[in-house]
Amino acid sequence: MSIPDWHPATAHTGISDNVLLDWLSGTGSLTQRLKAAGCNDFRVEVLDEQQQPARADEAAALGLAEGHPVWVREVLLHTAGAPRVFARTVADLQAFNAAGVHLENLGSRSLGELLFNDPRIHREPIEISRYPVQWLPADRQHDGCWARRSLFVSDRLQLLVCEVFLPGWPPAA
Ligand SMILES: C=C(O[C@@H]1C=C(C(=O)O)C=C[C@H]1O)C(=O)O
Repeated sequence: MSIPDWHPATAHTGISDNVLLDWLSGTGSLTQRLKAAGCNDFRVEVLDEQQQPARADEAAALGLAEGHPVWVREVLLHTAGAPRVFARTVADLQAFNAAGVHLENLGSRSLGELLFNDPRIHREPIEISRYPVQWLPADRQHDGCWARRSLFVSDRLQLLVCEVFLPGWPPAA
């Protein structure tokens, strides 16, 4: 059972693939970038939205105790005919309810559209790591996939968004 080893994207020396590094460290909307790469063939497949105990790495990033109840959304981002990215978003359930934000009503709309269209929300620095295979959906368990994560923060809420680049990357547009 592997665990992630999050490091600032700027400090990571283990990646020689410049295309991958560019996708991992880009601070703009991944949704927008995927749409462009896939000639606008883009969709969000929601796999799961539910309350779960925070994992240790998530709890540390969010300033919570491990096991604290968090709201989790897991999706596959499809473009150019295939799933390219697995994304897992985590937020503190109590803060979430108190803020009156209804991310649970997002459905198959992209969270990126919401996050990047709200001027009150900013993105904190990106960290990258290999992603533990056992945390990928059962039918997408590939070893050694690169992932990135960052916090999206407003005065009311913080969301931890983690994106895992699946094999077959990048899409040939
Ligand atoms: C953060 C973004 O939103 C993307 C959309 C997500 C969703 O709808 O659940 C999750 C993570 C992201 O890959 C983005 O577009 O950069």
